[in-house]
Formats: sequence, structure tokens, C-alpha cells
Amino acid sequence: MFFRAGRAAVSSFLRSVLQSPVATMSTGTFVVSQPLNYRGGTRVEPADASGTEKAFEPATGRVIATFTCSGEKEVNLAVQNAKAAFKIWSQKSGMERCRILLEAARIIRERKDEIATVECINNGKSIFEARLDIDTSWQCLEYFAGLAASMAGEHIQLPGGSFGYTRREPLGVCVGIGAWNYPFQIASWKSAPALACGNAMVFKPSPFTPVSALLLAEIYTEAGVPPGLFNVVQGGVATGQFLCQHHDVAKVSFTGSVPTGMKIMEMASKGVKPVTLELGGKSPLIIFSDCDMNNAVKGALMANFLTQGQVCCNGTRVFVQKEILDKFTEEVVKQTQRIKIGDPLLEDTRMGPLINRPHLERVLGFVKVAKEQGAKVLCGGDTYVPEDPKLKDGYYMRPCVLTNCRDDMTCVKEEIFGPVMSILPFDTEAEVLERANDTTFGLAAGVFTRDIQRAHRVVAELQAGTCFINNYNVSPVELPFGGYKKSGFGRENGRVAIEYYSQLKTVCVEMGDVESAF
Ligand SMILES: NC(=O)c1ccc[n+]([C@@H]2O[C@H](COP(=O)([O-])OP(=O)(O)OC[C@H]3O[C@@H](n4cnc5c(N)ncnc54)[C@H](O)[C@@H]3O)[C@@H](O)[C@H]2O)c1
Ligand SMILES: O=CCc1c[nH]cn1
Repeated sequence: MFFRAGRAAVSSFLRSVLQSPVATMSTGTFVVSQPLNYRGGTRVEPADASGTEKAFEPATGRVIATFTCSGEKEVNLAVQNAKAAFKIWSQKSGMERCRILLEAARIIRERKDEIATVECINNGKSIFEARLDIDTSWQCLEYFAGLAASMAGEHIQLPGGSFGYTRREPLGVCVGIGAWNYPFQIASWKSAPALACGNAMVFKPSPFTPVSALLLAEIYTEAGVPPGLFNVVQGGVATGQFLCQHHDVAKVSFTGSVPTGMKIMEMASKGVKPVTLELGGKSPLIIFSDCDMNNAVKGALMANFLTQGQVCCNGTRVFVQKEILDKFTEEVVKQTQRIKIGDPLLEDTRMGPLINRPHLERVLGFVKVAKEQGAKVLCGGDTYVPEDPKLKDGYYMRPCVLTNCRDDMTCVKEEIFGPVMSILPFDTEAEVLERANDTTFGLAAGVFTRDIQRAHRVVAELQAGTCFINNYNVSPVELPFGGYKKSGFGRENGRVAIEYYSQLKTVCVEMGDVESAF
């Protein structure tokens, strides 16, 4: 997984998208000058505007792109392009779609380092993590390519030689709306099952991270999808609303916060469009005293500090059984303090900057309120200024561990979406289960124990869509991912995702004469 250099070689493909020459693919130099909309198989300037946005490099605070948000006309053009491509794509056999998706996966794998570099610069996550994100992206395309060829209905025998059968058919034009924390991965996790099922897609990334979805669009085209099958529009609320309200859109797959998810569902309901909602969380991680301590500590760090803590399924409520509270806390703090913060493009960095200044201030505000409410900061929770002068305006903070936490504190109840872990002591299994489930969220949960019966008993009681036993925040694409309660519904990844991007047609065949009631 480790690569030699922090600089990525830039292919002619990437050079066409970016202004920076090969030698300047490093922190503090990257600028995007090409259009960031993609329609009909090519980059385009949007036909109309609903404002402009700036995208930043969180590591330095520099603007890397100023772009036009797509207006209603541009959104309509993207949907019409998708509709035209759908006619061609939906007629292809599963094997034909499989071959093209496999080729796209191959290109992503080949260009992994370049894509990861772009992701790292625009999002701020470390290059180490960005590469892992790109891995789960091409793996997702490979997985759904495989399923495309084996999608099938049923044959059902009926009396008198008659029979019925079912056909699994695509929905049409699907909309994908993404969050900023996993820009390329979210675009891949949505488009791969959509395209495998025979749909077309119009994707809108977060205005904070507009760049990498375009690389995916170009890769699909290079792999051989019909022009217009995967389109990218840019913008924020207004552009998202045009998409959700468009009468030719058959489905909306959304990743983002609960409040926005509620609005998306409301808009989609007007057109009776199905939605997949991948929303936020405040997940519990339960550490029993019989755990393997080394693994539990590693698990707690994995559950809290990937992507600077900006991960939907993070296990931020760390419940620790009282017998091991002191030892666990001491070790967690020691290892948290060792996390290397800094330039995300350096090979040994494990924590880069947060996404932007307002979000950094928001996260620091949560730490302040936690202290006011009686929590104790054992480490971090303050801004960090790296030594390198070019990073002085970046949005860095030191990862934070809080103790003396109570279940009613703001830091324990609300999604912080930053590197802040709250440690909560507990006595018994029954008590911790009740406390773990006492939340309106239900995205994920974790348990560390050597007692196999307890592990399965506990996860059976946890109200969460994804549960981890003796690990946390691993995301194999073969496994479905999604939430319970206000964390949303529908699933990404796994075989079941096919059901969220297709519809079932029943065909009833009469082999005899009609027995009329009249
Ligand atoms: N469950 C998951 O898989 C998952 C994954 C990543 C992030 N998240 C969640 O996402 C949140 C952070 O992401 P965010 O700040 O980008 O979320 P957000 O809800 O602010 O925005 C998400 C997307 O929705 C768009 N949007 C905003 N308002 C809209 C509207 N009215 N109509 C249509 N589109 C609209 C945004 O432009 C963006 O593209 C966190 O809550 C996190 O937990 C969930
Ligand atoms: O942020 C939550 C987990 C995830 C990663 N990619 C899509 N969802």
C-alpha cells in the first residue's frame, strides 16, 4: 500500500483536465482551469448558471477552482443527454455492460496514484488514505461488472402449462448527489451499480470537492460507455433541487447530512421517485474488558480519525468497560498523540487538514462546548500549525480524546464530523446496549470482545445498519452498507444494491384460452 513519492506522475489524460504541469503536482501549486461540467461524453461550460463557487485546497487554504454552478437549463441538458444514452445502454446485454465496467475499473487501477493525488489536494485526506479510497472505487466497479452479467429474473410455472416470469429492468436516469468526504468513492459507489443495472446517471458532487468526479466521467468515456451515460453537473442547493425535481429523473441516490436527506426525500416524494439516503451517524463502539487491548485501541483510532474524523460511520461514542478504562484510555491517548499531522501529500502523514475553515471552527466549537459541559480534554482539540510555511493557512487541528463524558452532553449526542473521540465508561452488557441504542442515528456500531457468543448477542441487539466485530471502518464492497433509523435507508454495495437501481417486471403468459367471467 505504500508508495515511494508524494508526487504523482501526471498522464496526458490528467494533464488535459488540470493546468498544472507534471512537476507541480504537489501541495500549493495545483490549479484547475478546465470546465468542471461533463455532458454528452465531454467537458462543457454550463449552459446557464445558478451562481459561482470556489473550491479550496484545505492543506493551504488556496483557491484551486472557481466554477459556475449549473442552472436549470444545464441540469435539463444533462438529464436529456442521460436519457438518450439510456436508450442505447439499457439495450445492451449484461455481459456487454460488464466488459465496459471492467475496462473502467482497469483504468482507475492504472491511474490510481493520479486520482488519489487530486482527491488528496481537494479534500485534504492523506495520500495514504486517498489511495485506499481509489482501491474501493475500482473494486466496486469490478464487483458490479460481475453482477451485471448474472442479473436475471425468475420463471414460475402456472396451471395448464401457463407460466410467468420476471425481468429485472433499469429505472432510467438516476441522480447521484454526493458529500465531500469521499468524493471519488461516493461517485463510484453510486454509478457502478446504477450503470451495471442499465441506468444512466447525472452526478452532482459537493461544491467543496468538484474535481475528481470529472476524472471518473472521463474514465467511463474512455472505457466505452455511450456519450451522456455519466454526466457531471456542479453546484450546491439550487442545482441539487433542479435535479431532484426534474420530471425525467427516475431515482435519487443521496449521500449527506440528515437535514438535507429529509429535503431530498420531500422533493422526490412529489414525483414518487425512489430514494437511497446515506446519511449521518453517531455510532457506538463498545469495548469489553475481555478484548484484545492492542486491537481495541487500534480499532478506536480507526473508528475516529480516518479522513480527519470526517467519516459518516465513525464510532465516536467509545464505551469502555470500567475494569479496563484507565489502561485503554492511556494507550488511546498515547497513540492519538503520535498521529502525524501535516501535508497530506507526504507519505508519512496520517492526518491532513479538515475540509474548510467554517467546518474547522464548528468542530473546535464542539470541543469548547464539551469542556463547558464538564468533559476533560486528554489531548488535542486545538488548531495545529505545521512548520512548513506554505501550510500556515490550512485547516488543521490536533485529534482530540475526551473523558468525563456523559450521555446527555452535546459532544456525545450530535454528529461532530471531526477528529473528536468521546470515552464513556460502562459496567454491564445490558446497560451499554441501552445507552448505545439511545440515539436517533443508526448507521454503524462496533464491539471488541474475545467472547464470541457475546459478540453476536450484542450485534443482534444493536440498532445499526453496519456492525463491526473486533474491527472498525473496513468497507469491503461485497458487503452492503447503509443505515437504520435517521441514518437513512437503501443500501450501497453488496448484491442487494441491485434492488435499489432496478425494478421488477412480472410477465404473465397464458397458454390456453381466456376463461372469461363475462
Ligand atoms: N451514510 C453515508 O454513506 C455517508 C457518507 C458520507 C457522508 N455522509 C454524511 O454527509 C454529511 C457531510 O456531508 P455534507 O456536509 O456534504 O452534507 P450536506 O447534506 O450538506 O450536502 C450533501 C450534498 O447535498 C447537496 N445539497 C445540499 N442541500 C441540498 C438540497 N436542498 N437539495 C439537493 N441537494 C442538496 C450538497 O450540495 C452536497 O452535494 C455528514 O452528515 C455525513 O455523516 C454520509
Ligand atoms: O463517510 C462514510 C462512509 C463512506 C465512504 N464512502 C461512502 N461512504
